Amino acid sequence: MTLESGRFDGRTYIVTGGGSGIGRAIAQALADAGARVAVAGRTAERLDETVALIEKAGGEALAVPTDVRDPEAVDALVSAAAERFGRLDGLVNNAAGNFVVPGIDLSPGGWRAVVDIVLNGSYYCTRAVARRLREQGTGGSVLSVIASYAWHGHPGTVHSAAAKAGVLAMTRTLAVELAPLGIRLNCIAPGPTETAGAGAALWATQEAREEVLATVPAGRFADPAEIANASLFLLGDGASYLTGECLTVDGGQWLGKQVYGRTSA
Ligand SMILES: CCCCC/C=C/C(=O)SCCNC(=O)CCNC(=O)[C@H](O)C(C)(C)COP(=O)(O)OP(=O)(O)OC[C@H]1O[C@@H](n2cnc3c(N)ncnc32)[C@H](O)[C@@H]1OP(=O)(O)O
Ligand SMILES: NC(=O)C1=CN([C@@H]2O[C@H](COP(=O)(O)OP(=O)(O)OC[C@H]3O[C@@H](n4cnc5c(N)ncnc54)[C@H](OP(=O)(O)O)[C@@H]3O)[C@@H](O)[C@H]2O)C=CC1
Repeated sequence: MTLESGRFDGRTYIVTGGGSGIGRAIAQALADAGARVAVAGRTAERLDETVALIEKAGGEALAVPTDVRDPEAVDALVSAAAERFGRLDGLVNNAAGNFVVPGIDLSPGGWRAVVDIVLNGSYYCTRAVARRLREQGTGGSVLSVIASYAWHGHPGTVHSAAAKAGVLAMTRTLAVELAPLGIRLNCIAPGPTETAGAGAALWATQEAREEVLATVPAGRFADPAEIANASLFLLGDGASYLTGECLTVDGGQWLGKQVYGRTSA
């Protein structure tokens, strides 16, 4: 199952939140396509597991424990990846935090935690990687994992919706600024995807899972590999003239609001 993503032989990508879920699936897919991958996140053991999976499959990977909220740690991550693999070709901003709480009850600390990880972390990583690419004089590509509530909003996740909207605006802005350097930036907006992190944060009970499923016209959760497959298309040469865009991969969820009750087949 591949889109027109091409091979990634000899290229190097950083994947934040690469120790679990969608980030791990993207890291594995990149490695399967020939890339070297540096995975970053706060929990070293999870990153080590991703590296072990990639190496077992014959790929090359590096674990760099990093909190993306710390700009100095992010600079060190970029240096570590470039030093180990000799060059950089891109970045996947995938790290995130989330929990459901009415905005009126959210504490300043809760707002800051999510906005710092999702928006500030994505900016620090993008800035550090773009500087490295400019230094190399090579161009490259950045993919940020957002969610469709970046544009339609979503009650219960005001911190995440606002932060993802910020990442979309960052992507569109920097796509224009960095195009002359050959750096492309795009977003992907997955629909509900079967991962332990999202399950715990957003649909922890069977009832909540069923409520979510009822909103998806395709009638199922995405597999992380389906998000990874579309991510490789956006990162790779098949998308060489595509920048500042967002690809929604959600089984029709956000378009599927039905005013007259269920009218689907
Ligand atoms: C179509 C479907 C769309 C879905 C789109 C998006 C999905 C996802 O993003 S799934 C990703 C889910 N994965 C995770 O959330 C994993 C990482 N998460 C975390 O690490 C934590 O949940 C974190 C975001 C809270 C950050 O951890 P940490 O920095 O350790 O933060 P603290 O535990 O110290 O808490 C900081 C701050 O946040 C308040 N808080 C934490 N949890 C909740 C909660 N469930 N409800 C309300 N408030 C919460 C906590 O109280 C702290 O605030 P202060 O007390 O004001 O300091
Ligand atoms: N699953 C879904 O239904 C959807 C997911 N998404 C997006 O997909 C992406 C992946 O989510 P998913 O795989 O489901 O969830 P996970 O919880 O598995 O992934 C989140 C990752 O982010 C890492 N992370 C969290 N905070 C930090 C931090 N401060 N610094 C570095 N890394 C951090 C976590 O690792 P650690 O805790 O070890 O740091 C974890 O590996 C996220 O951007 C999410 O918003 C979007 C739409 C739907």
